[in-house]
Amino acid sequence: KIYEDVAQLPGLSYDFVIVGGGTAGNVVANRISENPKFSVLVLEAGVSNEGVIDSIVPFFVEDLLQPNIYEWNYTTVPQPGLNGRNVANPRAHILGGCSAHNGMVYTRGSADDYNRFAAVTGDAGWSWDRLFPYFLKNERWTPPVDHHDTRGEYNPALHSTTGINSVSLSALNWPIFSQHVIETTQELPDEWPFLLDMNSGKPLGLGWQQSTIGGGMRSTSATSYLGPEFINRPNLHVLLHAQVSKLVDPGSENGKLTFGGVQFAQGSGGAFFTAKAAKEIILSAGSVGTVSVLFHSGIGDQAALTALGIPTLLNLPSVGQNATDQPVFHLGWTVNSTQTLNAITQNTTLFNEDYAQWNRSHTGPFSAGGTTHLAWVRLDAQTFASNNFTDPSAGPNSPHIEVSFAPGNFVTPTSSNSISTGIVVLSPASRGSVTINSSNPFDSPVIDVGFLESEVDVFIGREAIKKVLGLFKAPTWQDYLIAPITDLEDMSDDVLDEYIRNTAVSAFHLSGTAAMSAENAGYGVVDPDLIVKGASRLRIIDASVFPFVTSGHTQAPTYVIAERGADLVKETWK
Ligand SMILES: Cc1cc2nc3c(=O)[nH]c(=O)nc-3n(C[C@H](O)[C@H](O)[C@H](O)COP(=O)(O)OP(=O)(O)OC[C@H]3O[C@@H](n4cnc5c(N)ncnc54)[C@H](O)[C@@H]3O)c2cc1C
Repeated sequence: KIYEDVAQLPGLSYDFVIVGGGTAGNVVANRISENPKFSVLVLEAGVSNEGVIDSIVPFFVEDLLQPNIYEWNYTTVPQPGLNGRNVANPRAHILGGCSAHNGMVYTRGSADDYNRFAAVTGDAGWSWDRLFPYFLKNERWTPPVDHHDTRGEYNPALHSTTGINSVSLSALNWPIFSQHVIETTQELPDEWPFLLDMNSGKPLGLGWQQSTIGGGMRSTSATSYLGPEFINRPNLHVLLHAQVSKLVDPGSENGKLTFGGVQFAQGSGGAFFTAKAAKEIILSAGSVGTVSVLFHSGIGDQAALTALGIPTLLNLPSVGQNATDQPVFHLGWTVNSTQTLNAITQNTTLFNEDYAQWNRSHTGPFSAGGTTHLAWVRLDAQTFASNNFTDPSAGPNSPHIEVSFAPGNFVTPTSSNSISTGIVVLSPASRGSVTINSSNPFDSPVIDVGFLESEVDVFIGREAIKKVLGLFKAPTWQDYLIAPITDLEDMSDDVLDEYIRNTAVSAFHLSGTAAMSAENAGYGVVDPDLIVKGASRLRIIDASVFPFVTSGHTQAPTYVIAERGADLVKETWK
């Protein structure tokens, strides 16, 4: 059951307390509460997702990104690599976490990504082959809302129709644009080969986007893992508006630090309560929230904690380090077509018609987000070697660059019909940190994503621009494109670099701030079984444990880490 007020909670003693009802937290809550003997409490700082129309209608995703109550409204510190700009780093403040406000893109990443997880942790359980069944446990493949023939748009052998969270191809909302994108793969098959399915473990090529959408509505960890068939379990309680400030009641078990519970308040300045956890506390508060709770509980770099007057219970200098996010920047063109997103957003009549269609049948343009296709590009090894760079990717089947295609322009305001591509540097070498500068747990942490501090990241971005400019030279685009919004044709490398540094923003894939490492590694925050190093009965299950960001979007990897993480918990307490 979901509660809004602590006074309504039947009690404050549970077997498991999960901090954060986000993407990962709700998976873990669902899976642990499959055992009716385990009582589970989820404490979520944010608001209910119930009836939040911007989180239900896929097309309204952009509205969620404005500062609002569904957001923690974080911004990074000024980024030297972005010529001193600071950029928004949204994190969800709503049940379902980022799955309830993200771009819904469903990409698993490459097999190499997970094989690298396995290699650095020394645990083959994190390899692609061993995780693959968890992707299937998570995914419920769903037909697109227009029920068009999807043969040739994905590979059914890679998908599951029996998992929990809906994934689908979109309806064919933008046929003219889509035709040009697909014809590119026929006209330039060497540079831009067609890719039947980007979730095979070898994402190289250009294909149709898959999204966490079912029946024309966003599918989130709240709508799926806490769906009606689960949330009525008597042993599963969720409390909203409950921000955990710190772990409390420290103790020791076999020489390891333990905590008896967590302290939380329903809103800053409200009374504090303690929820007790007889078996485990699981931190699933995301790459920012989890780190913040650790620091305020005295787990982190001793010198930094002492400087803030926080007594250190566990000196773990890696907490908050290794923060990794992917920079994205955009290229746009005005086009000779009215079949664009701009045509809808700038025409009230059309907007109202399309919204009415969605309300009637959950079909039409509002049943999907803005992007239609994604391309995944790998630079050859020689390119890195001849420029004295080390290849930062996970392996030979991993892309360095993602190019997303949208029949609209999200970034540069233009009243004309336009299209755009988003270019993502997928495996950045740059690292940042999430730290705190106050002993008040309700103050915002300090987020530094370290964007473009490593020259190789700028180099990859620059190579990507050249490739994308080449893509739009394919014959199919010639009568369709009118002009670039910013003309980068034949520009020097310096000009391209400045374009990247002046326009890149976050792809919102912050991860790695409480990274897993091998059992005996001298760095890292959690062991391969996701238990905090030096602690007992305290686990972290969310995107903060990624040792490296995956070469794609991060929600499917987070789901899969949560599915396996839940199994690790169940294994401990079986
Ligand atoms: C705007 C945006 C767009 C994105 N688009 C995509 C996309 O299209 N595809 C994709 O694959 N990935 C996307 N991502 C990334 C992906 O959604 C995240 O990496 C992933 O969902 C993170 O999951 P998580 O469980 O680690 O954290 P979250 O889902 O953020 O969950 C953390 C939860 O903990 C709560 N919390 C935090 N602190 C506390 C506390 N102290 N006490 C109690 N509760 C707390 C938060 O409110 C939140 O609900 C996007 C992310 C963002 C922000």
